[in-house]
Amino acid sequence: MTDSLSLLAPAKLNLFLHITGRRPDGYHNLQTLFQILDWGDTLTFTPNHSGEITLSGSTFDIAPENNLIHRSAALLQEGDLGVDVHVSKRIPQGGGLGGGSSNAATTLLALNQLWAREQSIEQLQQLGASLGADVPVFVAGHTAWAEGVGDILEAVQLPQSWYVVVAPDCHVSTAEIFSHQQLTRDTSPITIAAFFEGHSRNDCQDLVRNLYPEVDNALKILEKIGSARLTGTGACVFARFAEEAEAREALGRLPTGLNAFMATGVNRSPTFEGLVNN
Ligand SMILES: C[C@@](CO)(OP(=O)(O)O)[C@H](O)COP(=O)(O)OP(=O)(O)OC[C@H]1O[C@@H](n2ccc(N)nc2=O)[C@H](O)[C@@H]1O
Ligand SMILES: Nc1ncnc2c1ncn2[C@@H]1O[C@H](COP(=O)(O)OP(=O)(O)O)[C@@H](O)[C@H]1O
Repeated sequence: MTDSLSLLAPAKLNLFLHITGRRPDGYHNLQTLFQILDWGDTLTFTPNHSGEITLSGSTFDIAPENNLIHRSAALLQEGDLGVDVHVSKRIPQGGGLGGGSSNAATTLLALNQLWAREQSIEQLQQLGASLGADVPVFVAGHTAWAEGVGDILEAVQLPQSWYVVVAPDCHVSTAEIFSHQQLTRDTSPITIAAFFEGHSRNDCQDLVRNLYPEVDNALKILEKIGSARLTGTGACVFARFAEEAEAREALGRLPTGLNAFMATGVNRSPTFEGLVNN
């Protein structure tokens, strides 16, 4: 049991985000379209029989036991199964790109294989949902339309797209935005067809840009080169392009010093390219 497995834990964008209501437990009902990207963190898993879960590489300042990689590994662990996970981070933290959730999902998928735990995708989604609202979509591994609290998923095929993403130098707390008095919480549900006709927005965007000048600034810069929008509760903002060359040219026109990157939208998560039963 010494072979290592390296997997890409991709980022996602919320192409739109409508908040359609608030549930009695305080969580919000949403409609969103999760676009998975061919860009993200790389996690390398080396299993062992020490019974220990260790993390190395870029782990931010998160205490190991709070790291979602550690927490998801612990959910699958039994007996003397152990693993060292090496983390190579690219996804900014608290950026609305789902980095933590994607790391958790990739860990569940990797260890299910390496530790021969034989859990179904549905079982892994259930385990993952206890760690974060966006874990199930990364476990399913499809670009998806989501409803409920983001747990009712329907795979969607999107036309090939390229995205320019700007990461402002700030973290937005999802809990802060969802508990804010000024958040729009009563958007009427739309159909998938209405989204494709252009009837969508991000209900958090006005509030987040008011609270975080860095986000407002990033949106203003990106609005000059395309149709700019916030992903999730932020802080990252993105613009979509139908041609790779257009996106590349737009990226090149951004002011220097801005933390920005370009990524391809994919219908299937790149994590699965490295798994046996994909
Ligand atoms: C809204 C999204 C869209 O992708 O925002 P981002 O976090 O990606 O920006 C996500 O579903 C977020 O997922 P995640 O960041 O995992 O949220 P969680 O840790 O489960 O929840 C953080 C807090 O946000 C609030 N919350 C979250 C999801 C939801 N549907 N309703 C809520 O009210 C709750 O107060 C919760 O305590
Ligand atoms: N392996 C991890 N990678 C990124 N964030 C993590 C990880 N483990 C725990 N977290 C925590 O998860 C939270 C959400 O991070 P992330 O998923 O990147 O942002 P968002 O929810 O905005 O998309 C952060 O507060 C971060 O501290």
